Amino acid sequence: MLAYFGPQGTFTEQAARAFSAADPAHDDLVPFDTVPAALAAARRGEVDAACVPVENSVEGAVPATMDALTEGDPLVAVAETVLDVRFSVLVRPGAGEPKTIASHPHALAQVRHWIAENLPTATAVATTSTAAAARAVLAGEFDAAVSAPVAVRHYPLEVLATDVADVRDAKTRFLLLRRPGPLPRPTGHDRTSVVVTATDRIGALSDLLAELALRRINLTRIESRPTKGRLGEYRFYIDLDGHAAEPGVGDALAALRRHCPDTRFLGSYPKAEPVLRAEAGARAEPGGSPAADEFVAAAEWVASLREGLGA
Ligand SMILES: O=C(O)C(=O)Cc1ccccc1
Repeated sequence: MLAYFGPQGTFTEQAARAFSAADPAHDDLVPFDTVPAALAAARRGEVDAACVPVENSVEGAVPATMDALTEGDPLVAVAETVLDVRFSVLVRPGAGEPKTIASHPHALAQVRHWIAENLPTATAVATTSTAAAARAVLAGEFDAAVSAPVAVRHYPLEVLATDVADVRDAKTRFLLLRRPGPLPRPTGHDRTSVVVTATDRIGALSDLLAELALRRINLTRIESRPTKGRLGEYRFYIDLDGHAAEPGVGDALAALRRHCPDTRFLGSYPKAEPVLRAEAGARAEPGGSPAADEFVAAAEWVASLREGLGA
């Protein structure tokens, strides 16, 4: 069973369907009304995994996901998928000009200009998800919903507009998370996610990032969120190229953990996007990502020194 951030008809449901198509073990999809609720079901073991949105190319990180990943028992990502995001505007059949338009904050942020131009008198209202907005329109609470195109299959609403987006080619990345267990096998095109808390001192963050740079590990994303403990104290969410099973990445994770004892591992999993030629080239070049062999050979050399077998 796979939990997803629902209700039925969210973008996250589409992402969950992509995960379940790739792995027949996930054929039973269960909607939860919030990201923390979907993750809590995975933590309790009620479902095998949970699918949640993590970031959007226009609006950035999904704060509910970031917070829910660091609060509570650990969960690790085992897969990611990226969806194109285009919106439909749904209304009750025969309704007049909408005075209120509801959606998930990430959706509203991506159609702000469209609303200003096409429904200038409408007030935007935030709902928990795009599909919750469609439901609320059906219930008469709001006049229009900014929804995923599939929502109209679940809710008997009329399509006022399709393909609505202020920014073309917007994409959202989703993670499939489960309780810690064996890691997915390295594919050579993986991502590792980790959360660290940098202490309040000069160079703290730079020291952490230096551990990656020293090992020629590419940082693909860094986001900060307050720890909620003290003003000025932050958690850093770091995505990097490579898999924890690779010696260089393992070495870097150990170094981060030395700097920051509450480092939380959020998984190593195959990257969704295709390998770009430039990236493939960079990996092969000297100074690109670390050659695993170099790390293994160096570790074996030290092991031989310790045993008095080398110099
Ligand atoms: O509300 C949804 O449908 C979601 O899955 C979250 C979301 C919102 C806006 C863009 C992409 C995902």
